[in-house]
Amino acid sequence: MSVEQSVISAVESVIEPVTQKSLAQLNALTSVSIDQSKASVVITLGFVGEGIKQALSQAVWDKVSALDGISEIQLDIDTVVPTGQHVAELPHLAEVKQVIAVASGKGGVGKSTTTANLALALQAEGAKVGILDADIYGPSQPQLFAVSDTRPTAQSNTILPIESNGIKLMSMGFLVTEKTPMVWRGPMASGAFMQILGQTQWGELDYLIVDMPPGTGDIQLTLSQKVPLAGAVIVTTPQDIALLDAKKGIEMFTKVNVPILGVVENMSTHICSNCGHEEPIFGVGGGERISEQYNTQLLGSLPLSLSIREDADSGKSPLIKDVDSEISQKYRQIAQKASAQLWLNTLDAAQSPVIEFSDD
Ligand SMILES: Nc1ncnc2c1ncn2[C@@H]1O[C@H](COP(=O)(O)OP(=O)(O)OP(=O)(O)O)[C@@H](O)[C@H]1O
Repeated sequence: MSVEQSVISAVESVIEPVTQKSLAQLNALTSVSIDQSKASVVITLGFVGEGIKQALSQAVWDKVSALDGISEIQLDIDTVVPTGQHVAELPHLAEVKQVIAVASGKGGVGKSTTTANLALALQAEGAKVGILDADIYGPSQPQLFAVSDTRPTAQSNTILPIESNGIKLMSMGFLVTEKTPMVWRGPMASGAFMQILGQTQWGELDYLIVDMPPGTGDIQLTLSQKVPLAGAVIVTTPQDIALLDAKKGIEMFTKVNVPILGVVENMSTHICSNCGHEEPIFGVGGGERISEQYNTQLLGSLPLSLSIREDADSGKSPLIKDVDSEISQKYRQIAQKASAQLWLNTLDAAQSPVIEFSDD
């Protein structure tokens, strides 16, 4: 075997830490070249994983440096988020690569807080991100990003999203004021939503996250059919009643062929701010159980934490304060897993056999 071939098989045998698949399975090795005893290697990942690059580099280094004839390695790890399918009638989404829904069957489980923190976590992992707040019953993204008093500007026939902490933001909340909330009827709500989605100049984004209205009624079904969703993240709390509604959410997306990227279990345990005692007041293992039942994954669990609530209320996500804090790391792992799942889905789709029927 030539030195080049042995470097290729060493690199391809490395296991990528988020997907737990080899670089060969992920088809992630882009190039290898050898100049005397120096190997130059380029790996291309299809998800944002700034936080795992060091571990991946180390794993490549461990394998390649063990080979005879190699004393130096130049390693580049690139990210190219694959582009999902889009509907042609939405030209302003042309530069948006993936649209992800964040949904919950039940209200009040922390879907909007998770959306905001997931967006900021994807950004911390290296992505360009936007949020479309479609929660007609209680649009809370303006508050979560402390831009409630701001209004987006119109430019010819389009709307420029508000930008806060690097995230492009549009919300149904910008159409109403706190003093004059609007009571949306189904068709009116989905009409206004499609107008916002279609007329906002999103520009280049890796991920556009849609904060869906809670529930699984007609409005939610219409939105999940009309938006070119690449996948959905389901947020739930661990108690039975919320899990029951989360299942309805999973089933709704499955019905309209939107893949579930995974489940986020929010408020999974309570940590006492005084003594640090941890207690699973809403039960144990609920998120894990429905993930198994529906053949998806638990993306992560967040504790019921005073700081998450206070940060949400004051428009300062933990990821705005410190991208490396313990809570931020939990959201970043969720972001890595969800974006990696989108990549795996794209790889699977590319590898599926195409069955052609001939006329004769
Ligand atoms: N992990 C958590 N720990 C403590 N408080 C939380 C946590 N997640 C969310 N909250 C708080 O719970 C409340 C509801 O959260 P949020 O608005 O995100 O829920 P939601 O599911 O989007 O609600 P809605 O159904 O109204 O859209 C907020 O006050 C938020 O700050």
